[in-house]
Parts: sequence; structure tokens; C-alpha cells
Amino acid sequence: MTGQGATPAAPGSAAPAAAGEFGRIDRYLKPLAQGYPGAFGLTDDAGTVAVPAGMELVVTTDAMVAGVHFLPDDPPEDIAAKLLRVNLSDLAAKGAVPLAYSLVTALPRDCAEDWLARFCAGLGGDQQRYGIHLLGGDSVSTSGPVTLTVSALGLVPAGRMVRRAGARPGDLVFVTGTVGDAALALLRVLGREPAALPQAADWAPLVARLRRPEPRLAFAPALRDLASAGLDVSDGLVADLGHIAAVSGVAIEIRADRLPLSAAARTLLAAAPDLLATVLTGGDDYELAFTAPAAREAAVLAAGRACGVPVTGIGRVLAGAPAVTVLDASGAPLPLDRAGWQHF
Ligand SMILES: Nc1ncnc2c1ncn2[C@@H]1O[C@H](COP(=O)(O)OP(=O)(O)O)[C@@H](O)[C@H]1O
Ligand SMILES: Cc1ncc(C[n+]2csc(CCOP(=O)(O)OP(=O)(O)O)c2C)c(N)n1
Ligand SMILES: [Mg+2]
Ligand SMILES: [Mg+2]
Ligand SMILES: [Mg+2]
Repeated sequence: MTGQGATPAAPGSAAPAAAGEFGRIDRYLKPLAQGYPGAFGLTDDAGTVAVPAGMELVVTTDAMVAGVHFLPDDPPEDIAAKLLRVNLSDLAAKGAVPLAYSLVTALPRDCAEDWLARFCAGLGGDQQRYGIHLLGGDSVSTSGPVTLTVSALGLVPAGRMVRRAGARPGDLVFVTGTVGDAALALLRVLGREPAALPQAADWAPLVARLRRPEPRLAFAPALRDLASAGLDVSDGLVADLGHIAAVSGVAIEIRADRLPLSAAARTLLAAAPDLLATVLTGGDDYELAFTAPAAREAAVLAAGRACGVPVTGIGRVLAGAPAVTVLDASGAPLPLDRAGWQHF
């Protein structure tokens, strides 16, 4: 046991507080590993993952830090959902089927047990939703902000992971769902929305997209079959398409007037057109952006309809120095002062 001193009882909880680090692991984390044989009930130094013949493991890691990726007083269930979903989004973007995940929690020593209980309830809900299990991880204390890290594991047929490299001149550019919703919501939750916006604006669906993105796993098999390159949009549409352009060695051109926007986003943009830059570069979308040969355009759109994921053609791939150009409705390039989020 490494616990130091008594842990205060969780607010509103009749059960006695779980004692120390291992008490918390027993009560809150072990149930999340149940049903996955390679997790060994979180009783060992490591877990194992069986990889069927002909398949390959896809591994991705994303961390979230309080104050950087979420607000410290966001509901713990939502923080858990976003943590899992941003990782599942990377698996979807690579054409993978999710399997299991590992979790590192770095929590302040005075973190209330109720916070951990609610965080783990959030993980449990999404485990059921996406058919995944906790495989292992680590629990540490920190004198800094809450820091949460997930490594997600998924499977693809060997050699078939969708790469960022592979876009070719003549390909078309597509994006799933709608873009900009989360970035607009972030302005709202930070109190930075423009004064010009209608008082009655409906922020709820936008804030839901910020806190609980929907990983586009349903489209992953189609992406594997049809895309020449792909990724998920975390930093911002322009920045992330720039990653495809850079590693594929191509130029990308997209049309602002073709961007798929939600009804709520359309209303805000009608009142404050400058918000278009936020939509294009604000990030937190967790939609899939990808390229595919023009001859597959009909197949891409049909695949989207078949799996219930909206897909929109927004541009094309050209020969030229790696860059992303955004054209307005008249075909003129739109100046942007940044492409997307950067940590440093
Ligand atoms: N600290 C790190 N250690 C090892 N690899 C890293 C680290 N940070 C980023 N990477 C790698 O750099 C690349 C770009 O990362 P990132 O932009 O965060 O991808 P994503 O947006 O999908 O999370 C990825 O291949 C990622 O694995
Ligand atoms: C409180 C708060 N501030 C700012 C943001 C916006 N934001 C933070 S990190 C980020 C980019 C995505 O995070 P990152 O760690 O770069 O994920 P990755 O690209 O590795 O998937 C964005 C848009 C946010 N979501 N919450
Ligand atoms: Mg990352
Ligand atoms: Mg990604
Ligand atoms: Mg990033």
C-alpha cells in the first residue's frame, strides 16, 4: 500500500472511501478490465493482446491535460468520453476496428474519489458503446493539472492501415460529418464569442460536439477500401489537410462554400462571417478528412450513405509544393493567419 493518510469519503456516497492507490484501482479500474482475458483482471505487470493471423495491430496515443484540452470543472463523464473518443477517432482514421486501450491517470493527491468514480463511469459507458476494454495502465499523482493518457489498440488486415501518405494529383478531398462545431463551442465556453451573435443562438448541440465527439468508426472499413490517404481532424481542417499534403508531396485545394456545416454553425456564421476562420482552423472536430481517386467519388458517397456517415466532397489534390489553399465562392484564395492548433 502506498496510500498516505485517510481518504475523505466521496461526496454523496454511502460506501466507505476506497483506501489508497490500490483501493481505487480495485474499485474503479478493475471492473473496466472485466471480460478481456489479456488484462488478467489488472493483477499483473502487463497485459497481452491476441492478434489474429493476417491482422496487424494499430496503436495510437493521445493525452489530454486540464486547461489545455478540457476545462477543469467539465463533467468527469464527458472528460472520459472525450479521452476515449479522440483515440478511437485515430483508429477510425486508420481504418482500424478498436479492441482495447491502456490508461494513465495523473491526478492531484486531493482529487476527490467522486471525481474518479464519475470519470470511470464515463469510461464504462463508452466501453459498452464501442465494444472495447481496459487492458492496463498506470496511476500516478501530480502536483500539476489532471493529465490523462490513453493508448488505443485496433486491428486492420496486415498492410492495410490507411496512411497520411498516398494522396495523388487528381484525387478528390472529402470530409465526414460537419466541421467547426466544436471550435465555435469553445469560443462560447471560454466566453470569447463575438458580440454580433444572436442572443438566442442554440449552443447546446455545438457544446455537445466539443465535449463528446463521435468517432467515425462506422466509416473505417470504407475508408480502408476507398481512400488514398486519410486522418482525423484534431488540430483544424486546414492544418490537418496540410499534414496529408506534406507527407504525400502534393498541394490541396478546398472550397469554403462546400464545407459541411451544422444548422447551428450556419446560423452563427450568417451573423458573424469572420467565424469561417474558426471553422477552418479551430480543430477538435474529430471528423475524418481523406482523399480518394476521382473515379471513386460515387463509391465514396454511396459508402457514406450505406453506413449512415455523411460525407462531403470539399476539394481536390493537385501537383505542386505541399500546401493547403482555401478558395471562397468566387474562386479567390482566402487569407488565414494560422492553419490550426499547435502546442508549441
Ligand atoms: N512524444 C511523442 N513520442 C513519440 N511520437 C510522438 C510523440 N508526439 C507525437 N508523436 C508522433 O508524431 C506524429 C504526429 O502526432 P499528432 O499530430 O499528435 O497525431 P494525431 O493528431 O493523430 O494525434 C504521430 O506519428 C505521433 O505518433
Ligand atoms: C480548454 C480548452 N482550450 C483549448 C482547446 C482547443 N484545443 C486544445 S488541444 C487542440 C488540438 C487537438 O489536441 P492535440 O493534443 O493536438 O490532439 P492530437 O492532434 O494529438 O490528436 C485544440 C483544438 C480545448 N479543447 N479546450
Ligand atoms: Mg496526438
Ligand atoms: Mg489523428
Ligand atoms: Mg494535435
